[in-house]
Amino acid sequence: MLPTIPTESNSYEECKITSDWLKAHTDVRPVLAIVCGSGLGGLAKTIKDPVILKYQDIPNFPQSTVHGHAGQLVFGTLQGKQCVCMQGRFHLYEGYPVQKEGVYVVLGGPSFETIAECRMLHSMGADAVGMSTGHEVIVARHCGMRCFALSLISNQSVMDYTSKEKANHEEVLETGKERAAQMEQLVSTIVARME
Ligand SMILES: O=P(O)(O)O[C@@H]1C[C@H](O)[C@@H](CO)O1
Ligand SMILES: Nc1nc2[nH]cnc2c(=O)[nH]1
Repeated sequence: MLPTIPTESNSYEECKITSDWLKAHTDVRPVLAIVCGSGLGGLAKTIKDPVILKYQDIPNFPQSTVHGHAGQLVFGTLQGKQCVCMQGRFHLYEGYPVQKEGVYVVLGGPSFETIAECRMLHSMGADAVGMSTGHEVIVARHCGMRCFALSLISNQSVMDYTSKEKANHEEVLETGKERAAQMEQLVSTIVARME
């Protein structure tokens, strides 16, 4: 039987379960990750003190369906560096989505979009809409600064004329409060890892 292929990217919670499981199954903390293509999985055999984890045993992990792809992660040391090799990759042609990219549209604010505006933006390919980060990045880039921006998706755009929902600042603040600890953790981890 063919494995189930996810059509959507995993949520943060699902990825965390995967990551916790992996950390509990190996002490290796890779500084390098190598994806081995068809017939190139041999590199993983040169890894010292390998810890081999099969994709099928890893929670929320996709499955390799291509002949010649072993379908396992090999953690260990390569040339003295802690690394992980993917023996088997995931392809668009197997039905796996490419990394989900979204289009962030920035508007002037301070009002939220009308239903008509949300529909128009959606039909133009927008996935998220904001009124701050885009402007900030434009100014920062103009000043020559390198930028990395994170935007928390805090509320759903209302697209339905029969809906009683309305985007509002209270909901934005509420979501911000709910996710504050994760955002703080994420930002401080990024800062700690910056060269
Ligand atoms: O952090 P920002 O200011 O982008 O958060 C959003 C944009 C508006 O200021 C406000 C709308 O509720 O929240
Ligand atoms: N433009 C816009 N900015 C936001 N910031 C947070 N939520 C929203 C929203 O729904 N629209």
